[in-house]
Amino acid sequence: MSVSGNTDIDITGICIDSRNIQPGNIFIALKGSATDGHQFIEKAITDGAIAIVCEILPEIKKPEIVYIQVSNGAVAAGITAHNFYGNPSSKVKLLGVTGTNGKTTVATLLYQLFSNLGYKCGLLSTVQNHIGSQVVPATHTTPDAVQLNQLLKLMVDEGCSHVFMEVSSHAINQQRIAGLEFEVGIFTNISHDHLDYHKTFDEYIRVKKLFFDTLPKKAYAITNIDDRRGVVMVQNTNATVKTYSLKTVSDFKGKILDNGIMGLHMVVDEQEVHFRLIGEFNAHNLLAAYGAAICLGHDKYEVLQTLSVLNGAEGRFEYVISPSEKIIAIIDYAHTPDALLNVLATIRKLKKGFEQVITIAGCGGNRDKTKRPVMAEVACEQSDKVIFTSDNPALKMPVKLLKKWKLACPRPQEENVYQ
Ligand SMILES: CC(=O)N[C@H]1[C@@H](OP(=O)(O)OP(=O)(O)OC[C@H]2O[C@@H](n3ccc(=O)[nH]c3=O)[C@H](O)[C@@H]2O)O[C@H](CO)[C@@H](O)[C@@H]1O[C@H](C)C(=O)N[C@@H](C)C(=O)N[C@H](CCC(=O)O)C(=O)O
Ligand SMILES: Nc1ncnc2c1ncn2[C@@H]1O[C@H](COP(=O)(O)OP(=O)(O)OP(=O)(O)O)[C@@H](O)[C@H]1O
Repeated sequence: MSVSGNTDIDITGICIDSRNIQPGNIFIALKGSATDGHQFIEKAITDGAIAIVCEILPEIKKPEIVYIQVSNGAVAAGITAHNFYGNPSSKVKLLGVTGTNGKTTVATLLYQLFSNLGYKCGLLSTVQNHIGSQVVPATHTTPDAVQLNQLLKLMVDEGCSHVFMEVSSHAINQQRIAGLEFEVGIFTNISHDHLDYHKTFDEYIRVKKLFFDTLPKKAYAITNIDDRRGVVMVQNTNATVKTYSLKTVSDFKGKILDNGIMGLHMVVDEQEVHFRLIGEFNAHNLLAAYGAAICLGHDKYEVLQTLSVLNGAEGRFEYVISPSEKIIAIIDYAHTPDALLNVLATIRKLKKGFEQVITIAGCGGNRDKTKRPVMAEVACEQSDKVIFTSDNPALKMPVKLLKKWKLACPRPQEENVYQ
């Protein structure tokens, strides 16, 4: 690292996007997938940045500006944000959940569990963020390093003792979690997803594993050993490894006795429990949440009793039963072949007495295209009827094409802008 300029200055905030600079900010130039933040250093200074963190120094430096050259801008952003906001992750018990499916469910279960146990908690998830009981909309599964540390500080200020967060593979790769002090890391599972971003499955596994490789010694790494990659995930971690399984000997062992529309009947660590959640994958999610609570020193019976009354996350196997009880609508966020298969296989197992399974499914546009035919195959194999929708096209369609097809512009949204 090299520093030039007068460092005795007051910084008003950290910014990684020149479009949002406020006077007195420090601007961190990040290399991205679409553009390079280094191109916007001049603009950031014009708009009021007084310090610049960058990997490559500009050719002409302004004498009144502090320049900090670093070898990795993304790591610097994480560490700078963590320091600027007073190391908030060290003031709470921070638990991170990673995996292709189940992150939202497990993080939400933990949030509900610890809130019901009487703690003030924070939640960072795809569906929404919670600062105690206050709800803040979520833009990402894992926010960027600055927003993330800002939210963690708000949680600390609000008196939260525990924070549960989803850790996406994008976030690990882009160092959004750099500098955070996790007490527990949980692995749910890994399957075909996000190959538009990671390119190969091996690379996707490597990135997920980095989360566990960087956990500190005093932390716990809790892994699902029913997943083929469950052991590999934690093989290089310094943290204490704990395992959970429905099939084999493990630290947190579960067995399903009955899996019906009214919930799961299980044995968890020799204790029989009825849960409201449905489906084998939720048995794994419940075991993950249970294991984390036990690692944090909580009483087994209290934890199981509390988990047994939880409903889980919004849009994750939520169900509505018609008054005649002849139609059950299940709303589920499954958006990978594996998740869809899990959901439909679960429904088929619960199907007793129902005539047909009708699936309505779609795939978001402008993302991983390779999973679409696989998902279609799964939907057709597992259902009596399938209705495919276009879901969210999420593409930037050229205006001339829009005109040609006489398409109206939908309400512009960040994720769905037709230009
Ligand atoms: C592919 C991806 O993850 N992209 C993220 C990435 O954007 P990027 O690399 O494309 O950035 P870029 O546009 O090239 O710009 C590079 C840098 O220049 C800066 N810039 C850019 C333009 C400008 O005028 N001025 C300026 O300073 C940008 O702020 C950025 O710091 O860095 C941005 C800032 O942190 C993120 O907002 C952005 O998330 C986009 C919006 C996104 O959709 N990400 C998704 C795929 C994502 O992260 N998803 C995961 C969950 C996945 C899942 O499990 O489903 C998530 O954690 O949410
Ligand atoms: N442990 C699991 N194993 C497999 N599938 C699961 C599991 N938990 C949930 N699912 C299925 O995957 C879908 C996504 O679940 P959830 O939102 O909890 O995962 P996620 O990892 O947060 O996904 P995303 O980050 O994309 O939101 C659910 O709707 C459900 O169908």
